[in-house]
Amino acid sequence: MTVRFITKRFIGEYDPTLETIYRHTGVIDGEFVHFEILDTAGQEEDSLQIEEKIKWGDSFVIVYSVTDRCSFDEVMRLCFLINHIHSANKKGAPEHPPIVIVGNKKDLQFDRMVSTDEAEKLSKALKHPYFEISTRDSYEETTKVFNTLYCEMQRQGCLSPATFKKRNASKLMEKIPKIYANSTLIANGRSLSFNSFRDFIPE
Ligand SMILES: Nc1nc2c(ncn2[C@@H]2O[C@H](COP(=O)(O)OP(=O)(O)OP(=O)(O)O)[C@@H](O)[C@H]2O)c(=O)[nH]1
Repeated sequence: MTVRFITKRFIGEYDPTLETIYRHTGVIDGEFVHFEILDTAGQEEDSLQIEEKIKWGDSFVIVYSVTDRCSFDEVMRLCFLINHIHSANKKGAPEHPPIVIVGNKKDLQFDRMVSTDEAEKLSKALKHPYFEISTRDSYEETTKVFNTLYCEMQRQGCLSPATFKKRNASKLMEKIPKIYANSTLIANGRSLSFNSFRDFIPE
């Protein structure tokens, strides 16, 4: 989903263990917006690692697959974890960071295990925007998710300088490879003009 957002292309083949921070500049309502997106692989070895990654983020997209009930069951737990960790950590920022819930793979209607109705009820109860999308079929739907997240950040005042936080350069976060998606001069010598994630293996 992140790669679709920043490259406009759907790359079906990839390494699911890949964890990357993508730096990407987009345009929203005529303004340049710099995104820094940690695309997690969900392979955290312990709860401290999850906590560190959650602390790093200012806002969150929680993605499940409509074809996978277990991934949907994780949504509520992740929301609580994010809210808990951020309310314990921040001063001057809203108590709960912006979160958008996304049900992906809606094109796989015959494999669906989670109904739209059920997901909408959960998102209403948790008070977070909800989108059902197909990353495979629609670039626009993917963009809408990130644009909504940005608007939520604006609405909650998360983009004012007073709420900017100094990120701790932790060993864990430093180890995650970084990709500069818009730059032709890329720090590690790679660009995002790849056809498959096989072309693109981080150190
Ligand atoms: N049919 C379909 N397949 C998709 C869609 N989005 C992703 N996929 C496929 O689903 C797999 C996982 O895609 P990712 O976008 O990497 O999602 P992820 O959250 O990293 O998934 P996991 O690795 O399973 O945790 C890949 O094989 C993709 O090709 C979609 O909208 N429709």
